[in-house]
Amino acid sequence: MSSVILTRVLCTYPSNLKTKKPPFSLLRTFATAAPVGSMSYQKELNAAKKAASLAARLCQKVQKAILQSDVQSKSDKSPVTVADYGSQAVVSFVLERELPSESFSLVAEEDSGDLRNEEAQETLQRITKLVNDTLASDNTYSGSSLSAEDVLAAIDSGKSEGGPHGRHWVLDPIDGTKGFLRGDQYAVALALLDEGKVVLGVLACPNLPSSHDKVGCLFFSQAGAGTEVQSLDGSPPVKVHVSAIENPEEASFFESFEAAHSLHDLSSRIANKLGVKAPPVRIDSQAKYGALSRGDGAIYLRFPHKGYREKIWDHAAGTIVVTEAGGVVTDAGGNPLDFSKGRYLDLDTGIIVTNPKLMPMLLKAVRESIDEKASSL
Ligand SMILES: Nc1ncnc2c1ncn2[C@@H]1O[C@H](COP(=O)(O)O)[C@@H](O)[C@H]1OP(=O)(O)O
Ligand SMILES: [Mg+2]
Ligand SMILES: [Mg+2]
Ligand SMILES: [Mg+2]
Repeated sequence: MSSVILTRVLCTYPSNLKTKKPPFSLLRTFATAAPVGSMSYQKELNAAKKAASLAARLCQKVQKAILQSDVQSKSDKSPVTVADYGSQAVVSFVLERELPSESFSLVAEEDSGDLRNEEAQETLQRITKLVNDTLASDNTYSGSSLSAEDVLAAIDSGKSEGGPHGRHWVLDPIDGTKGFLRGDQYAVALALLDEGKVVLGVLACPNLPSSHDKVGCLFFSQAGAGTEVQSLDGSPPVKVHVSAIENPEEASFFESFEAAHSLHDLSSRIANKLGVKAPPVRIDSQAKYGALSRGDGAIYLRFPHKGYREKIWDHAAGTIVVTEAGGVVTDAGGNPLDFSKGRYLDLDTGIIVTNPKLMPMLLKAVRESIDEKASSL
């Protein structure tokens, strides 16, 4: 990582959280045991970890050397980069290669539409090179070389609609593209749905400080087996747990860095009502779920502007990472998130995340604050 980016990362990840005694010291080391009394997805989890780690490697390379021509604008005005496409192609390739005997369905954010235009051919060549260089950096795939057409096809295997039946992978190849472009936080977020439920999740957060003064975390969870984190360069995993704070005055809360993504005035109203003393910690992407799963903060509040529809890939991996670490994720009405409805989440305004002790107080404060805001308009 360039020193410029590293400095910015450490600046934007609050020093009180960075230097706080890491929760790692409290935690027991990794056990590979399958979840008791439930199905094991160990093979799928291993494939997902490998896919997300390799995709993160591609993203890190691009973030160090992002070019003007690497960034395009999507029809909803959000940015997309060569790394978003490259990451999606790598994950799709690795999952299919590692799990050849399973039927493959992938619900992912990007599609190849814009890359098939005449003027995008140079960009497509750059993505193809990035994908091949990344695969070549892993011994298992050193013989694989994808053509531009293979890359387009790998991206487009993410067009599945998901739903309540069967197995579907859910991918955000870069969550927090705006953070990625700023040199800040972002995540590669990958989850597996089985019969409409999230059964495993992996969050690669290349700019999130990990233990032992390293940067880059890989969080992973399997239903019933807890959440673990290891550094992206492969240090041994440790179990994590959400904050046990019961007094909201001692809690700190996460929200989006981008004011366009979440109503900061509503979160501050809620925080005031709860008596939260610390200022909000604003970071991009599902890295917030990862940080919360290891107790860096106690609450995550997300209230998109009216009309915004939440997508399943923005919350599937983060949700299991937090719930398996002992946390609770609901919409503003207190309902669990339902990932079985296709590409979108169908929910009551907002998403809130905390530990089970704080949740009743938080829900009450959320309800009151929403009502107050509505009556003041
Ligand atoms: N107008 C918007 N409102 C809310 N979220 C958005 C909006 N536009 C994009 N997003 C998505 O919200 C998430 C970022 O949230 P955060 O603010 O917590 O980083 C990303 O998944 C981002 O997509 P993307 O995956 O393209 O970055
Ligand atoms: Mg996007
Ligand atoms: Mg996203
Ligand atoms: Mg994205």
